[in-house]
Parts: sequence; structure tokens; C-alpha cells
Amino acid sequence: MLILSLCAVSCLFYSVYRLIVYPRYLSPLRVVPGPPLAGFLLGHFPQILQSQAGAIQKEWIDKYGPAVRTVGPLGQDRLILLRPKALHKIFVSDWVDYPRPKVMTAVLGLATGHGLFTVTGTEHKQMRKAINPAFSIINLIAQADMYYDSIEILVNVFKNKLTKQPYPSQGRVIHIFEWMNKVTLDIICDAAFGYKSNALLDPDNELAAAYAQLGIELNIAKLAELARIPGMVTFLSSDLCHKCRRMFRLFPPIASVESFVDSLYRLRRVAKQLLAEKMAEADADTDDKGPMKKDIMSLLVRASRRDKTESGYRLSDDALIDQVLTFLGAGHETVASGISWTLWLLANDPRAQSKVRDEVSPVFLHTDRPDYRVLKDLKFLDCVIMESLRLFSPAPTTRRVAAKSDWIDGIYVPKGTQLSIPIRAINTNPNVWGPDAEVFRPERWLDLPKAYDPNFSVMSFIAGPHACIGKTMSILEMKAVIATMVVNFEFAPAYAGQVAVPNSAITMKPADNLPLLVRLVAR
Ligand code: HEM
Repeated sequence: MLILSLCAVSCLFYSVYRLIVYPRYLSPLRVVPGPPLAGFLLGHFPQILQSQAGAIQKEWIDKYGPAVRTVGPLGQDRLILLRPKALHKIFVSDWVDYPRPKVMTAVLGLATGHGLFTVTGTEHKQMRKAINPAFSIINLIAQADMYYDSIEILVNVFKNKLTKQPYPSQGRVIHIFEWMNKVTLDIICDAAFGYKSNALLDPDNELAAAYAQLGIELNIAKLAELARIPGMVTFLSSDLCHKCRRMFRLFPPIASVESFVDSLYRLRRVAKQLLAEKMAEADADTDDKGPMKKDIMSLLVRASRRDKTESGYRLSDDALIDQVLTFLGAGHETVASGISWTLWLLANDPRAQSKVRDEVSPVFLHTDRPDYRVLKDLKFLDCVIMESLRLFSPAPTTRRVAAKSDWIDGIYVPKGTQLSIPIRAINTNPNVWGPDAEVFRPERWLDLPKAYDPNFSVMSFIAGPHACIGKTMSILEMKAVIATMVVNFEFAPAYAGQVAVPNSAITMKPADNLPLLVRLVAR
């Protein structure tokens, strides 16, 4: 009894210390400006959850300056940092000391396995070195043609929708994000595995259905909480968990984990089958057997065979599956959001839309499949895409944790501090981009401001060793889709007074699926 009482008193003292005394009176970060401290238990977390993705961080920066201190759940210290000096230290010079927080890697790792998102330090360096060649310009040039198989299907789907209605010339409202999500899944499946997922025409395709189901019911906050339980991530992706997944029905708040586990299982099963096929193909590959397959998995399988003998590090078969799941997870919804927001901005700026059409139309007189070099030279389209990624970054914020105590840009940051990187606020910083930083003005990319820093003024793909490996591929893919769409269709808002509705999740996608009025362009 005495021991129990002592435990209860100690717990009480510790809770008072962690939730009240430390954040309010002892934390070295209490001198950094920030919003007034909120509830003891959840801190500013509810405000972040309720706001549009990345919007509250921007509001706080506008009000309190380039370094803002907030408090997370259970009195956890958080710092929002904006200045290039801080970003350079966190992402480039001292990146190993600022890894992704455990909960972030656990959630990402659940869907993508042990891949680039979950490793850091030496293992990350080796893994990235093994994978980089698959994203080289030479491979992207070879791959670009694959994108058009899916883009052409998308164009036909839209044309069918528009012509099969009583008054085709009036156009039709189409939910753009839904279709961009399908076309980007088909493209990444083809580019990553050489696999035709056919999401555009067959929503029952195993992989397309598994992805569609993956994100529907389980919200990220619940997933993050589950991922905190030791061993849970490994368990959720195990065959055993899949066998007894119905047990989750007994716990109504997490009943949807059942379908999540099922989707994961199905994704992995397809990935394993595909890997087996690639291995067999690699075994049969000889120089005189026709063209080599150009999808990312074939390249990685061939490289892993070579590296078995040439160097110490080799991607194991399981690691190969995880990499490809990583590319599917990272390179599908992000690109779909990027394309959708670009079409939204063009729908609201008919002048820019006509200018893009005028630039791309001559190209399409010669070919329906402009290649890497041709797409690269479309300068105004490039400006439009850069401006769209600046204003509507598909990843609106990201996070890191301080693995040791150190000074960052003049602030003493204790070990364990969570660092919030406000990508949306960085991209629209008026000190760099001027008073019209929030305005869509593609031409600004032709005459960049003096304060522009190529690494830290737009952080949509972040910077340093963990920067997005798919950056060039995404921009190329966005260009191919947007050029083809704009040359075939005209886009306008679906109704008067329509506003953008970015959701508040890890990626920033249109919460309403982005309805737009689409009309055929006479060619
Ligand atoms: C417009 C599209 C995209 C955007 C905005 C985007 C953004 C990002 C961001 C912000 C990160 C860093 C996350 C962090 O560390 O906090 C990242 C990492 C990553 N992205 Fe992308 N991404 C896009 C498309 C793609 C594509 C198409 C692929 C692959 C096919 C891809 C693969 C990856 C991978 C593997 C990482 C982890 C890199 C590492 O840690 O070494 N992404 N991306």
C-alpha cells in the first residue's frame, strides 16, 4: 500500500513537473517567442490538427518571427524554424543529428517498410547510393515514354465523359483529384515495377483497390498512436496479424485497422510476386535478348546482382520490396496533388492557362509524346509548375528531432526538441518573395528575387541527403500530364465563388476532390 502511494505521488509530481513546471518555468526554449501556452495535456496540438495543412505555422511565423516555440502533447517542446541558416544545419551540415522523429518513421515505415524513409546515417548513405542510379537523368529519359501509356488513357476517359452528354460544348464538372490519383498510380506502377495497375479503367485491380482502401478509414493520428506501441509496426505488417485481423473488430475505436492490415498484406503480396518475376527476368537477361527493362525495380534487381560481387553493400530481396513500396507510397499521391493544384491555379488564371497552351500546342503538332528534352525546354510550363509547387506544396510541413543539445541559429535547442519545418511558410516568405508572395505569378521564376536561395527558398522537396529522390521525376511527370491535359482541355472553376480546400493531413490534397469545369479544346 505504502509503495503504491509512493508511486502515485511520484507520478503526480513527475506529471506536474513535465506538464506545468518544465514547459512554463524551466525549458530553455521559453525565451523564444510563440503563442501563449495552451492546455497542459495536449498543448498546441489541437490547434494544429484543426487548421489547414501548414497554415497555423505560417500564422504563428507572421506573428512571432522566424523562430517560434510551441508545446506539443505532454509538455513536449517544439520549435518552428524558417531561416536558411537553421535549415542548412538541420538538413545539410548536421543532418545526422536531426533525424526524422521515431513516430514519423514508424507511421511511414508501416506503409513502406524498411526503406529510405526509415533509415538514417550510414545505412541511409549506402541505401541511397544503391538507389540513386535508378533515378538518374539517363534512366528518366528512357522512362518518360512510359508515362504516356497512362496519360493517353486519361485523355480518352475525359473525352468520353465530355462527348457522352447532351451538350458537349458546355463542358462538364469532373473531380480532378480522383482522376489524377488514378493516373499517377498507373504511371508509378509502370515506372516502378513495369506493372499495369490500370486504376484508370479498372478500380477492382488488386493494387489499385488496396491503395484506395489503405487511406480511407484509418486516420493518421490513430495510426501514429498505434505506431508508438513497441513492436506494433512489425506486428501490423506480419502474416500473423493478417490471419487474425478480425480481432480488431472487438475494439471499435480501432476497428478500421482490420482493413488497413488487409491492404498492407495485399500490397506486399503483389510486390513479392512482381519481385519474383523481376528476379526471373534478370536471370534470363543476356545482352542479345532485346531491350533491357527500364522500370525502377528491374534496374535495382540488376544492380543488386552486380553489387553482390563488386561491393560490400547490397539491397536484400526484402529491402527491394520495401524500396518499391516506398516509391509507390511517396510518388503517387504527392504527384497527384501537385498536378491537381496546378490545374486549379490555371483554372483560376485563364491568361496563364492560354499561355501554357500556346507554348505546348506547337510541340503537339509533331508528337503526342514529347520526350524529356522537349518537356525540359517548355519554359513557361516550368514556371507554372514551380510556382504551383511553391504555393501548394504537396508536403506542407515536415518534422525532425534534435538527437543532441546544440545551438541552432542562435537558439539553444535541448536534445529531444521536436523541430517543425514549415514548408508552406518558407515557400511564401514575403522577405524572399515580396509582398505578393501568396499570389500565383509564374513569371516571377524568370526574374528571381535577390534574396532567393536555390536550396532554402522553396523547400517542397526539402534539401540535403534526405531530399526527395523523386524530384526530377515528379516535375517531368507533372509536365507530361499538364501539357497533355491543357492541349486537349480547358479548365475553369466548377462554380462561382469556389475556393481551394486543402485538407489537413501529411500530404496536402484537395479535400473536395477538386471539382473543375472541363471543356474540350478544338484541335
Ligand atoms: C510533387 C511530388 C513530390 C513531392 C512534393 C515530394 C516531397 C518530398 C519531401 C518533402 C520529402 C522529404 C520528407 C522528409 O524527409 O521529411 C521527400 C522524400 C522522399 N521522396 Fe518525395 N516528393 C514527391 C514525389 C516523389 C516521387 C515521384 C518519388 C519516387 C518515385 C518520391 C520518393 C521519395 C523518397 C524515397 C523520399 C525519401 C528520401 C530520403 O530520405 O533519402 N517522391 N519527398
